Amino acid sequence: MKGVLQIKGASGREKKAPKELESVLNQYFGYSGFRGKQLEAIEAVLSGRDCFCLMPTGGGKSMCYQVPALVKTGIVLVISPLIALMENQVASLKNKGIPAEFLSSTQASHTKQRIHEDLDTGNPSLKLLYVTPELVATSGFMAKLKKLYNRGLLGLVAIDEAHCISTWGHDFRPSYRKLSSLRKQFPDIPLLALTATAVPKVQKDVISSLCLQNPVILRASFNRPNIFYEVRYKDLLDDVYSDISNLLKSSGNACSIIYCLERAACDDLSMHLSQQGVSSAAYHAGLNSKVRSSVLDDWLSSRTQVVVATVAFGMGIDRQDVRIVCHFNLPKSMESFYQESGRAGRDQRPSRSVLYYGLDDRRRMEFILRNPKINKAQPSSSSNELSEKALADFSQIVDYCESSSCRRKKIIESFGEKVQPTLCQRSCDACKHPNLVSSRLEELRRVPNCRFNKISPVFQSSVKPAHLDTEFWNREDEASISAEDISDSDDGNEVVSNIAISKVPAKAGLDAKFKALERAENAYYQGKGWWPC
Ligand SMILES: Nc1ncnc2c1ncn2[C@@H]1O[C@H](COP(=O)(O)OP(=O)(O)OP(=O)(O)O)[C@@H](O)[C@H]1O
Repeated sequence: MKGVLQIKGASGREKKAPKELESVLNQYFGYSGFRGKQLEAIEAVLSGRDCFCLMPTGGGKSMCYQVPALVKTGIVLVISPLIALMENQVASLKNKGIPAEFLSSTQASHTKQRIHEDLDTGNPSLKLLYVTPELVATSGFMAKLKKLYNRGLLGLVAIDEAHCISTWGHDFRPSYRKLSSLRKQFPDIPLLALTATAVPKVQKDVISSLCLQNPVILRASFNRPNIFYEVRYKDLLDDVYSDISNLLKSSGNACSIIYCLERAACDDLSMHLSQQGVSSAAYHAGLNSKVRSSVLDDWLSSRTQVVVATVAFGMGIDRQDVRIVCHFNLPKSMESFYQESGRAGRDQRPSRSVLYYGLDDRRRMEFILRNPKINKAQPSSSSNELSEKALADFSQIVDYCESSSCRRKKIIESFGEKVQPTLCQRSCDACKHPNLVSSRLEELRRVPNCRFNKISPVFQSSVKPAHLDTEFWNREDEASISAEDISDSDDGNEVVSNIAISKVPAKAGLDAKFKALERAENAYYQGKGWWPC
């Protein structure tokens, strides 16, 4: 084990020159220089300041607390939402000779005891301790932290995936709320909040919920220059399954993830890919944990090339060399799309994001989002507000697909970041093949969407609902459709679907509600003769 560099000084206020920090980075991690905002974040916490650090997926957030742990007096406490994530980081730190541990319910009691004994000594050997927010919320563990703090042995508290504290975030975790007491309990210990979530509202929420004091706010660019962005149009493809399997085969067995909206779609697509000779497996919450962990193991160790997954396959997936992330269905927002596609190329090497856009997928997602009953309830706003917000978020991703302008620019601008004209360098389909993308969009406009060819007599009558027009996806036309127009035309279906959903017991979960909705919706539209085609 390498000796850990111990630099004595008043807890929370240690200033290190960049050169010394660089030598720690090099000695322990083998990197020649800091990336993005890493150095600024490290210097902020070493000078005792609170810090909010926003870096994209794969940006290197963990270095912002791992390097301070090696130069700072005392222990760095890392709060992380996933045990798998903690296990991975601790294993990799131990490999580098850095004393790190995690505490969780999954550990053997003798291991926990050994860690607690170390914490109780006057001079613990640990430099990093990873815990869950649930553990921090217990009075027993808080008392232990207090003791460390009172002995001047708590150097920094890092809150990883800090967006989980926000009800506006996509991964809200109630136990994160309890972290708001940290600032009061440890008034002079720097808090470092780290996230890859780009939505400004979530950022503000994180800073105020954690009561960060005059924090240094660092935002790295959201541009992922090594990812090539592309949209393919399902309605223009003869066979979407063949298209996707050809894409995967031509990538030469590259490690890939395909996201689907529903479990059944994961099973179905994975089966098709396997039939077409692509090594793939489905992963979703409907599989038991044994199956899930063996799918994950096979994929992590390259025995399986492709995982076809719902968003259950997300945070904490620690594979750097994912070369392709496909979306087989439309994600629900630009934020989700960015997080999911961002799992490609965490090693900074060239990678691809391919989104399969389908007109039916769009209509279906809009229906789901319009229906507040199947959306996650959030305490601070009404269902209607939520539904409107969800639809507004969704319209950004629709716009991404339906536009012939630079995809990269669309993503980055959606997070409020200014974009340089030279940013893309032909690394999205719209910039690389502008004529092709424009002509595909033209073609798509002419697609007589199969549902509309089978419009029931009700809709063939005098007033055809505007959103059922074949030109419905023209943005200007659509902007003129009021919410009332849309809900009036779908009244019957909404009533039927609401009844179906209300019959599903609350504890059955979202998936059961989706299934009930799907059955009701299918029956309703089949009765009208125009769904599914
Ligand atoms: N300064 C650096 N130079 C080179 N590689 C680095 C540097 N900092 C971090 N890395 C590497 O970049 C990869 C991503 O780092 P890390 O896991 O910390 O990212 P992250 O921001 O936490 O990503 P995610 O949000 O996906 O968890 C890791 O392999 C890490 O070792």
